[in-house]
Amino acid sequence: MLEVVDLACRRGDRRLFSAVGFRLEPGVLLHVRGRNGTGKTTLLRALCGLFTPEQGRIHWRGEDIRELGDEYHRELLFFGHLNGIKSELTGIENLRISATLDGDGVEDADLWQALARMGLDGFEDLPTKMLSQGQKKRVALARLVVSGAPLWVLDEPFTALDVDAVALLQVLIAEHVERGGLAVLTTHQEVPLTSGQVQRLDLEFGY
Ligand SMILES: Nc1ncnc2c1ncn2[C@@H]1O[C@H](COP(=O)(O)OP(=O)(O)OP(=O)(O)O)[C@@H](O)[C@H]1O
Repeated sequence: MLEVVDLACRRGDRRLFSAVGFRLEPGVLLHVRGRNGTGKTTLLRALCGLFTPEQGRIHWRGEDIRELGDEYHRELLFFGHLNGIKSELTGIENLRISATLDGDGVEDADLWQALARMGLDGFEDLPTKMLSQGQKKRVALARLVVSGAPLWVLDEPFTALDVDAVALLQVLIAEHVERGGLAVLTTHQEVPLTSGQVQRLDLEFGY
């Protein structure tokens, strides 16, 4: 369970938001909404321990994430704006590295299968600099197929994806939530996210 209490974040001399709080139970997705610049990415980075909030507490399974450290990071998958793909490496090499860093003990056959599921059959062995933007994003998203992390934090995961890839990502998120995972995501697109339970958090200027 993820619990956020009275969170406030500041960038420079500007307060982005304050008094943000929520509890997220297994099998529930939180959709963080708000206009450009309201602080959605900042909030997601704070949830991952990548940005220090001005005030407030973030607890995972009842313990402060700062105290949990790597124990928390092993249970977390963060998918940020930058897809983290190394352009000199192939799709399969990229996925092998990210799965290893995520701590997922995945067989090589599963990695190939994950890329195939992402529609990258025949492209696995190409340096990713030879792939389109959408294909690179598909390589990055293959992490979700092999991830065993209970908490997914996804920042604008739908951008640059075509209609088929959007549908596939919707399925991956829905499967994760339906098997008891937690997800926090931002998206400006109007897409149904899961047939399971969805909570919404609206960030506003001057919150
Ligand atoms: N590295 C930074 N240094 C200083 N200020 C920053 C930095 N990154 C973001 N900001 C400020 O913080 C505010 C919130 O940014 P953030 O990326 O969290 O917004 P967002 O809601 O995710 O926006 P978008 O919908 O455009 O992705 C922005 O208005 C910006 O001015």
